[in-house]
This record gives sequence, C-alpha cells and structure tokens, in this order.
Amino acid sequence: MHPPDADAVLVRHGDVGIKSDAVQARMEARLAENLEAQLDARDIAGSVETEYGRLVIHTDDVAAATDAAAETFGVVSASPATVVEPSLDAIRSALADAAREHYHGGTFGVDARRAGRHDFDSRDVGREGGQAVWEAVEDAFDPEVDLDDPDVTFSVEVRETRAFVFLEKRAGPGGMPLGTQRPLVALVSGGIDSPVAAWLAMKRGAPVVPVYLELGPYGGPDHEARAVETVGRLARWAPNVDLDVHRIPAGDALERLADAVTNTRMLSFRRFMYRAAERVAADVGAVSIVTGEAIGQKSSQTTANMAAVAGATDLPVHRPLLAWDKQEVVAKARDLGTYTDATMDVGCDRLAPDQPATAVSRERVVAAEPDALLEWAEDAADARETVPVDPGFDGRASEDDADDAEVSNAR
Ligand SMILES: Nc1ncnc2c1ncn2[C@@H]1O[C@H](COP(=O)(O)OP(=O)(O)OP(=O)(O)O)[C@@H](O)[C@H]1O
Repeated sequence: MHPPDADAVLVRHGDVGIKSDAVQARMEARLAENLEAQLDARDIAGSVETEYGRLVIHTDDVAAATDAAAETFGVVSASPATVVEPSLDAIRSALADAAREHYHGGTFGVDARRAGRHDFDSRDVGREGGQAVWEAVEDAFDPEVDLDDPDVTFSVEVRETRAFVFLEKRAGPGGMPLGTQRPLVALVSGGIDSPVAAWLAMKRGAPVVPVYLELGPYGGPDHEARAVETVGRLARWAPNVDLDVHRIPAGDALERLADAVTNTRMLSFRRFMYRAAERVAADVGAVSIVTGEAIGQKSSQTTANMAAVAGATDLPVHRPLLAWDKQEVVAKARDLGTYTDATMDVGCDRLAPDQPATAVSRERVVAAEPDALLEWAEDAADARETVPVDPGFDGRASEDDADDAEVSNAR
C-alpha cells in the first residue's frame, strides 16, 4: 500500500546504526550496493541513495522495489513513499492525497517523526497532518482519530531536506549487509536445517560458500537436487554473491568408511565432512564452517558427540541452530521457502548404524576409523565440481569478490 505518486522506498537498517560513524558509512555503502544488485536481478529500474541512517530507492516501481528491499539483509523495514519538500504545507497536501485514496472509514492516526532543522516539530506535523486527513475525507466518511491502534496509519518522516509520506512499513530480515563479514563455508544437505543455518549466517553479513557432499549409494540425485534447489532459494537473498554449490564426491570414501567402522561411523563421517569443508575454505578464503546441527537432534549431535568430532578441523564450526527446536526450524524454513515436505530415506539416515554411539570419546572415534580418512576427505574436496543454482530471477548479477568483504566489527 503506498500513497499516490509514490516514487521512492525509504529503507531503514538496525544494527548498522550502532557502529561508529566510519563503519556505519561503509556498511551503508555496502547495503546500497546490495540493494542495487537486488534491483538489477529483478529488472527494476531505479537507483539507491544513501543518507546517514537511511537509504532511499528512487524508482517508479515502488511495490517491486519494496519486495526487493524486504529480501535484503540488513534491512529492518522499507516503506514505499511519496517525497515532498519538508514544509507543513507540502506534507498536509500529500497526506490529504493519501487519505483520499486509502481511507475508507474507521479510525486513523498520523505518526510523525522528524530529524534535522525545521521551524516546526513532530507534534505540529501530527496535529496539522491529522487535520488535513480529516478535512480530506470528512464529507464522505465519519472519521475518528485513534493514535494507539488506528485502522489506517498515515506516516511522515521529515528529514533535513525532504519529507517522506507513507502508509506501510514492510519488515525486512534485519541483520547486517551481506559482505560485511568474511565468508563461511556452509555445509548444506538436502535437509531442512542446513539452509536455515546458512541463511542465518548470511543474515549477519557473512556470504556463504555452499558445500554439498555427494553421498554415492547413501545419497542419490533427489537428495542432491533438493540441496541445490534450496540453495537457489537462498540465492534470492544474495544476487551479487556466487552461491553455486561446491559438490564433493564422497560416495567412495563413505563406502570404505561404512565397511570399516560400525557404531562410531556417523562421527567419523562428520570428521570427514569438516575436513572436506576446511579444504574448500582454504581455497575460497572462507574463515569458518556453518552447519545445521542442533543439540540432541541426532545421536551424532549430542553434546558429547559434538565434542568428540572437534579436532578434525582447525576452523571454528558455527551452529546457529544449536538451541532451536525442530518446530522452530520448520517454521523458519517455511518462511524462507526452503522447507520441503518430502522426507527422504537418504544421507545420514541411510548411513547410520543400527546402534549409533551417543557419547564416545574423541580417541575412540579416531582409533576406530581408517588412518587415511581425513586425507580421503581432502582428496574428495579437491575433486569437487560446482553446480549452478537458480535463484528464480530472470537475470543474474555478477559475482561478488569474497575478498572484498570487510571485517567491520571495529566497535
Ligand atoms: N550430504 C551433506 N552435504 C553437506 N552437508 C551435510 C550433508 N549431510 C549433513 N550435512 C551437514 O551436517 C549437518 C547435520 O547433519 P544431519 O544428519 O542432521 O543432516 P540432515 O538431517 O540430512 O540435514 P539438515 O540438518 O540440513 O536437516 C547438516 O545440517 C549439514 O550442515
């Protein structure tokens, strides 16, 4: 919902605003780049302007640009808006136009904010704006003001050189602009959890390099296709980041592992996976690994077993879903469009022994596994191929250089 003649989208960020001025300016510039990439990818004509604390998309297609902003990390909210000069007259007139188009009875309120130097304050805007709305609709309706919970809110944000009039504040994902952290390798399976974990890492500004282990007889084309498809959904959030999937052929090694090891097999598989991910990370300049593991979700994810598999990589392993319940993950996956109803009897479920160990020491895991297991992992990682993903846009913007990512937690 937007006022008549809206030709801008006012974009707000959150955590970026608590950085030092210099870091904030850099992060806002990155957010502007990412918004431009979103416009490009969706074929929306427009440009992005940065003003301290806010970004403004100038476009005639405010509905599509608002959708794009709402799928951009770092954006807390976005409002399709009409831009007028910062005077009470101009604001009154824009509010009256908006009221004639969007007020159809019931209660209304004017929410006014102001920053900069003006010869009026936000209370003046609220009072005069409210009156303008009232006068615009009183002949046709019986308007009533409710400032606490109105049916329609007419909002005004007055900045130093202009004022924005809008009716909607669309929520974005929040977080930090993508590319403001160094990249991570994301271990993505065809399951529900790992895409959510990768999305959460991206939400905090870290581009991910998706890695899928192709499991030979334990996996299958459907499993792989699902992994690639869910990464495609994630790619909608990151049109200027290369999210093509690094596919590691792990089937042979897993068969050898399954022949050699029984009840600690899953733990050795996890060690294999971390080492393979570490190898990819070294090649692509990623600094850690992110997985969809959660405490107690499977026997290999008890607190004891997560401790037992540490040591296969020197890189930190981040588990953003560590304390999430399955229902919470499913709800988020549905939200993101990465959820799929089909359960597949593949992957870890097929590789798991009948009686997996739930609390083993690291020494026992290592003693039971083939001596060369971690070398097999490195060899498999070296034999990887990349599989393109489809974000579902018509066009695809060019890839972002991971080296560009800045480490910007200076504060
Ligand atoms: N074939 C695979 N390729 C890449 N990563 C994998 C693979 N299988 C598992 N992982 C990683 O290990 C984590 C835990 O493995 P788990 O057995 O719980 O996976 P899953 O249930 O098949 O998938 P998910 O955790 O995504 O729902 C996954 O979240 C993912 O990060």
